[in-house]
Amino acid sequence: MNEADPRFSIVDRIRSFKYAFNGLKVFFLNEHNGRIHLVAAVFAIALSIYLKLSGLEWIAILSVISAVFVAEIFNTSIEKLADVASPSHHPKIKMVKDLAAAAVLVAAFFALAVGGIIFIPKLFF
Ligand SMILES: Nc1ncnc2c1ncn2[C@@H]1O[C@H](COP(=O)(O)OP(=O)(O)OP(=O)(O)O)[C@@H](O)[C@H]1O
Repeated sequence: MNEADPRFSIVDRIRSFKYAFNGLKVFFLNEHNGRIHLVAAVFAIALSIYLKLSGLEWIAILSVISAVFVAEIFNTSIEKLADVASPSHHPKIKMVKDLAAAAVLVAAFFALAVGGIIFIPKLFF
């Protein structure tokens, strides 16, 4: 698309969606971490349905699931970019990749915490 073109184009918008859905396809089909997160998300949603969560509990669970997916998709994207920018070992690339991985770790940690707070009392007490 021409960046200077101010006209709204429904065709361009649809094309953007197509690229974004292709990104999701790549993430879930090619990336092991994508599949692991998908399985975990399906499990958490199934458990939430089974335990009949309240509206606010659903919002908390869906928010942390989405945070993990977003972090992992950005992490994967940054890894691919870094591999092209610097195929050989580089200390800055190590820092960039480790930071991106840290984002996933933080999101996953808080997802586990929120899941624990919501599910453990309903399952065991
Ligand atoms: N080009 C590089 N230069 C410096 N360090 C690198 C480089 N590539 C990878 N590393 C180091 O190795 C770690 C793992 O990198 P890699 O790209 O294999 O990610 P990964 O987490 O193993 O990938 P995946 O998420 O696909 O399992 C990085 O976090 C970084 O510390």
